[in-house]
Amino acid sequence: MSTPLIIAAHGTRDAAGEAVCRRLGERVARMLPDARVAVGFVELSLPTIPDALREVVADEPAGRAVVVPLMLGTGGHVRNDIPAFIEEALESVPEARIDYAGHLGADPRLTDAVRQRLDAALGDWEPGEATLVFVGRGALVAEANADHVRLARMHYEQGGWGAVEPCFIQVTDPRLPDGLDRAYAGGARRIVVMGHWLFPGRLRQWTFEQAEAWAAAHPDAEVRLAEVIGDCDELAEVVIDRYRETLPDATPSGSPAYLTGLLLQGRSVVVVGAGRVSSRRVQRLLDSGADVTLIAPEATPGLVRLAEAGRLRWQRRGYRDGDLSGAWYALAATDDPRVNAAVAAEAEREHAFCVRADHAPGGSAWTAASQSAGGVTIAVVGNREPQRSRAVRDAIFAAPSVRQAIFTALVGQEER
Ligand SMILES: C[C@@]1(CC(=O)O)C2=NC(=C\c3[nH]c(c(CCC(=O)O)c3CC(=O)O)Cc3[nH]c(c(CC(=O)O)c3CCC(=O)O)/C=C3\N/C(=C\2)[C@@H](CCC(=O)O)[C@]3(C)CC(=O)O)/[C@H]1CCC(=O)O
Ligand SMILES: NC(=O)c1ccc[n+]([C@@H]2O[C@H](COP(=O)([O-])OP(=O)(O)OC[C@H]3O[C@@H](n4cnc5c(N)ncnc54)[C@H](O)[C@@H]3O)[C@@H](O)[C@H]2O)c1
Repeated sequence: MSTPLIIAAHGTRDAAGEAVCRRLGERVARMLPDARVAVGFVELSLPTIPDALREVVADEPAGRAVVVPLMLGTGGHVRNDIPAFIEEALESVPEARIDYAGHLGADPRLTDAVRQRLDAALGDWEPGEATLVFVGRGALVAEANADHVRLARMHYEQGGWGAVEPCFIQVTDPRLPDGLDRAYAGGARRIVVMGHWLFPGRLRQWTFEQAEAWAAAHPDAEVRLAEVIGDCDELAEVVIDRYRETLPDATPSGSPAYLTGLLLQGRSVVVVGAGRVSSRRVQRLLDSGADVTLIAPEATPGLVRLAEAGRLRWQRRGYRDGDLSGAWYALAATDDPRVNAAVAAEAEREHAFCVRADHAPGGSAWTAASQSAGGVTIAVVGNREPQRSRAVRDAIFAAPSVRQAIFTALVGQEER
């Protein structure tokens, strides 16, 4: 069994909202069959987070658990309340190890889920002829509010909306009626209101009520309401990612990588993604004689040139399962975490080592900061601190004693 996962949810007075939240917990549990999964609540619903923690930790011989805050932003619950609940649980189980994961954040999967809800609300409207009034919770933490405004901007640019007005339901300005007034003053007559909430509850209810009241007072404008994110695979996947990132055993921090020199001459290496990271790494793979297949719909000019010169094979398309067949080594370096995860999963099945560029613990190999000279390759691997590894490599290389060791040995060989 793996480390138990406690999902720290907000809690609600709304029975339907609580049920949706519990269904999400069940979905995560189905997707993580090896781990015990429980939901604990900050307030309004039961069990409390300390109770949920005490219960699972008591049953666990190793006394471990990971707490994932089921929260979109970094308000007071994430910063203060949930850590305090963990401390409270630890008072009765002081020998336990309870790790606290990051909040959900602006993960592309959640942005996708939001976009699906927005598309459903738009119906027969084109986004370009509509204004999105995007409602956040509002918090006392400026950063959390700023994150909401940033996300609104992302939806504006990626969704092709006529305009987007970020606003808040509580705590801070502009409030939802202000957001609607601003949209109206800007000429909007087709308005989609979305409350950026995870589950149904009072926030959703207030959003709907305020939007409907505003619409009744503005008969020349039409307002459509988008649903909350709710219980869906995208949300469950992000929860599981936060859990895995935090698992004490999943990060190799405790045990160093086993550094080896791969002899790749003539061996198949599959590189998925052809952006900045792949460009940096492919030349080195070619230098080592690897037989490189590049899979990506778009490639940097440098990689296009290598393909045109016949130095590598470029499959100009998205990754498909099966692409790693026969590969000895793979690089997952697209800008889509789902694709990188799928490449890493196929590599795992194929027993090929794979570097995952966006989330290193999700792969089985890491790229060293390396440099070759005089037939010696110096390679440094740290614990996800590439700049430090690069600096260590450069310092080693610059050291006169190192140069002397490399070149004296070389001269010695030439004389023999
Ligand atoms: C050494 C080097 C070799 C090479 O790449 O050739 C290398 N990364 C380099 C540069 C670099 N990496 C990053 C930036 C942007 C940083 C910024 O802007 O602040 C830059 C700078 C740039 O791009 O200029 C970001 C980054 N890196 C990783 C993650 C994901 C994660 O940690 O989960 C993210 C966040 C991605 C995101 O934000 O999503 C992960 C890894 N990077 C590694 C190697 C592996 C072992 C690291 C170690 O030893 O500790 C490891 C663990 C796995 C792997 O990918 O192999 C090369 C410098 C060598 C040289 O200069 O010669
Ligand atoms: N490990 C590192 O050293 C490091 C350094 C910087 C960034 N990163 C991370 O690595 C990832 C890639 O960064 P980048 O700067 O190279 O990105 P990029 O945007 O320059 O390139 C992304 C590439 O992925 C391709 N792609 C997108 N969807 C694909 C699919 N379905 N199948 C195949 N290819 C697909 C695109 O066509 C493009 O070639 C990012 O997630 C970034 O956060 C890692």
